[in-house]
Amino acid sequence: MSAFSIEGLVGGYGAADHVVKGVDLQAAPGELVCIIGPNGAGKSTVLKLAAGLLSPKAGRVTVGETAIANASPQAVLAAGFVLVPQEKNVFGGLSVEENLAMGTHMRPALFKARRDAVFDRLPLLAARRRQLGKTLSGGQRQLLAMGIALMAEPKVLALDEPTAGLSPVAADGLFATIRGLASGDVAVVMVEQNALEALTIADRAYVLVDGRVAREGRASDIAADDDIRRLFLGGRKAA
Ligand SMILES: Nc1ncnc2c1ncn2[C@@H]1O[C@H](COP(=O)(O)OP(=O)(O)OP(=O)(O)O)[C@@H](O)[C@H]1O
Repeated sequence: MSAFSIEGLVGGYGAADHVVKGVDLQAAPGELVCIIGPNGAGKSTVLKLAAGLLSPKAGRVTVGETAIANASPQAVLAAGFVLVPQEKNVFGGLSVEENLAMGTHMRPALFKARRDAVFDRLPLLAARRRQLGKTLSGGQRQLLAMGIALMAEPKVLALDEPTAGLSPVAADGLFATIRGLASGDVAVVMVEQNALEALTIADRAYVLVDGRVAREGRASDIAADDDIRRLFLGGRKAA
């Protein structure tokens, strides 16, 4: 059974309420799925609709057996879905450790054990535990944002353009970490602008064009497809 499933998702913003025009997507436990496509295709909007930040006009979003579309933020979290937004995803005036505490602020008794588990997975955060969020580099900040999300022990971790604004070296490091997060019963669904790089670490990919899935399949197959590279990815060869 899929950890995460989107069926017939339609929605958008106010008057522009059909940005996403009927999207189906699945992610199995342990799978890393990426959503790529041209600017403005609706990739980030899919994640916002799934997370309940926007109300879908139609469709079903489930984590395991639990439907989350239009659910409250608490219900989405309880179902095991956490979205790491592209921006404003850490508290600059708080230390790394205090930021992680925000991930369990509803259940503070869980803090220490979960913090230690996050430090095991993301050791850089342990080394910088007392450093303020605003003094971290872009890549370190993204790691912290993922750490906050992991404090909730999600079954589905959704990442909205995690490498945006990072240097190629920092992006490569972050991609390697993200690859490691998709394991066991945790699925990762990642929207990425760095499409070719994302395809090298993802298991499967969805190519979104104008609010619809134009292509889906194994990431390696999509990376090797000349039409996909020419049409959406600028014709560059995958690394
Ligand atoms: N807050 C908003 N209000 C109204 N329209 C919006 C809003 N945010 C995005 N849109 C529109 O929705 C469409 C899809 O945007 P979205 O951010 O989902 O695309 P994307 O595929 O993630 O693009 P990019 O790769 O450029 O980030 C675009 O036409 C965009 O202008």
